[in-house]
Amino acid sequence: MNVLQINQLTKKFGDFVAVDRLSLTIKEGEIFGLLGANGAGKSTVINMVASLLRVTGGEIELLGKNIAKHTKFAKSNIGIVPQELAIYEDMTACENVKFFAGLYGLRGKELRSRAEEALAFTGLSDKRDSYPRSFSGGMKRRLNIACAIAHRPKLIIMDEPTVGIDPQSRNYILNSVKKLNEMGSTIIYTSHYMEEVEELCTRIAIIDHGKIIAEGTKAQLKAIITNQKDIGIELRSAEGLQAEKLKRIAGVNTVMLEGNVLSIGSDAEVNNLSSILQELMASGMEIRSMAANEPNLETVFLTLTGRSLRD
Ligand SMILES: Nc1ncnc2c1ncn2[C@@H]1O[C@H](COP(=O)(O)OP(=O)(O)OP(=O)(O)O)[C@@H](O)[C@H]1O
Repeated sequence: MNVLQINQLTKKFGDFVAVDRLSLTIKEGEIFGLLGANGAGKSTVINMVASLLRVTGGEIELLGKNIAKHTKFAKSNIGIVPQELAIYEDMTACENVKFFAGLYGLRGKELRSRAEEALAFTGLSDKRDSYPRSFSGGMKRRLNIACAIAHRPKLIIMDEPTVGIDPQSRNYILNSVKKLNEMGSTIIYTSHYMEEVEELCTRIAIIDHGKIIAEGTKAQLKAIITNQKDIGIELRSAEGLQAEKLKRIAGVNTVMLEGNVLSIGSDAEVNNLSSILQELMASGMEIRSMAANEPNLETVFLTLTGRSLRD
């Protein structure tokens, strides 16, 4: 069954096209990753799915029903964990969860028991009567999740839920995503952290300039670049590196530097290693180690867009 079907979705802000005739189908039980650089259009897409933003064009169907026509149905079947924290500092943790569960349509005894359940799920039961202003960033994020899941939505959307939080809360959140999925929710997870998307998601769409430029399982996405080899070179110092010269070597497609580690994407069949090494030595680079890397989603993104996921 399709949980979500998006057809030709478009969003314009004035003349600027943030989402450009984007179509996408998400099936029941998937953890679907939307991967893209800052400003690619991820939040704009999911805010339209969550009816937080008006669409300029196109249609969104949730479980076969058009969300613009079935607003109450959509509200009770979608839970969104927005990128910006949406919790009230002057309400206790429990009051926050009840408030949002109420907005999603829960009432009475059911609302109370589901709120406790959501607090327990996010590890916040002992903080139920505390005010979020005393919480760490990670705890606030978990409360944000509790607010989005108490009404047991069929589709849970998480917009970069691990940005700016401590590693412990990050692991907690990643495990929560897996558990919520095992308990029957379909998940949309947006991130520009390639590692998280690789770990969590069953299917991934790479979005760039408001368009999907590639879509599939991890294996399918990596297969797009099987004709590519990835060379990792650790330098003692990258000072004085001339990336432009490396890019001009035959077969080299991408050159990326993170700290002192250089990643070079090259056509697999071109034997250019000695040219690369000569160029590095000519510009005074001292090589600490070298390795042939497995292509990852970052390489896929870089190959398709010519840019890195993180600026
Ligand atoms: N309200 C708005 N008015 C004008 N432009 C906007 C508005 N909201 C978003 N944009 C623009 O639309 C584009 C897509 O933004 P969006 O927030 O969807 O990207 P994103 O992929 O979620 O990025 P990030 O990872 O930084 O959250 C960006 O260029 C952004 O500046």
